[in-house]
Amino acid sequence: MTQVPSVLTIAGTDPSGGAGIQADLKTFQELKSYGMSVITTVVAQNTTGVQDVHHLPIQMIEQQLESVITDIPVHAFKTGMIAHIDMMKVIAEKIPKLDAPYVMDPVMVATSGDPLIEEKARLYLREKLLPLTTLVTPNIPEAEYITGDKIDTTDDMKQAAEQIVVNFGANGALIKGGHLKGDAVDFLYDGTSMHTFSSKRIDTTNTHGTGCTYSAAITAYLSQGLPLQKAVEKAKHFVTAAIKHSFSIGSGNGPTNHWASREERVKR
Ligand SMILES: Nc1ncnc2c1ncn2[C@@H]1O[C@H](COP(=O)(O)OP(=O)(O)OP(=O)(O)O)[C@@H](O)[C@H]1O
Ligand SMILES: Cc1ncc(COP(=O)(O)O)c(N)n1
Repeated sequence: MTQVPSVLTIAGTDPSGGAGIQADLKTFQELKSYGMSVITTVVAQNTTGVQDVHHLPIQMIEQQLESVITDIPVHAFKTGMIAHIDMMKVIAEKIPKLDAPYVMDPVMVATSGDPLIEEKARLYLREKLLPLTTLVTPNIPEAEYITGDKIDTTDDMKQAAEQIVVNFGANGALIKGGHLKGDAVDFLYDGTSMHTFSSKRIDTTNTHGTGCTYSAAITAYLSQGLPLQKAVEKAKHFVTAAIKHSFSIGSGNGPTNHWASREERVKR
């Protein structure tokens, strides 16, 4: 009998397949962890933006979590879009039961600019959920929201990473530089030291779901027992290859390619 690490995502959906639960499950599968999902919100969206949302009832989110937790071990988990404070509260209650590394992608706004969570939920995320995380992976606008400080330079990014750990209680913070100019540089502060992950910027607008894919890859590697720094290093290679081989489909920001990175991974 084969034993595989099992990994859970708690997030919203994307019927166009580039972001949210769909991107997470594709990533888990590609990286050979057993993928499971709890849906918070059904989102009608595509490469051009968000057309509609349908939030699931709180008790349904709670029941999905219970159904997974009471049956299958969870070796690592991530959260993505959690639109309402009440959803966050039930998830926060279950986190101690999961007893596994927790990666939070603090999803607030889609690449298209559409807001994905309410203001009260942002505050709860910052005050209550952040201290429960093994790693939080904000992009620049999300890190600016969390710290309240503007980020214009790589020094500002490093400062934000440190602040999110020291002042806001996350165990680790990875600030993603996709929104700055120049190379795509991310900084990880793990509570002790700062680590840099850098790649050449790829000239593309196909970036729908890059944040989801990156955090899902980190979660998959953590479920396999890799230490944090190594998990981020390998996930950075994965997301870079997925952007490099991304699909020009749809009329907006196209999605990344989860499987074309196989060849690149084999080469290393
Ligand atoms: N054009 C690019 N070329 C190479 N790497 C990129 C590019 N854009 C983003 N990245 C990298 O992709 C990862 C995701 O970063 P980004 O800052 O785009 O996150 P995000 O804003 O949460 O993503 P999303 O677009 O899903 O909202 C990071 O490692 C970042 O450095
Ligand atoms: C359900 C869901 N979760 C997260 C994102 C963010 O991804 P992106 O910023 O790449 O659109 C999204 N669009 N939809």
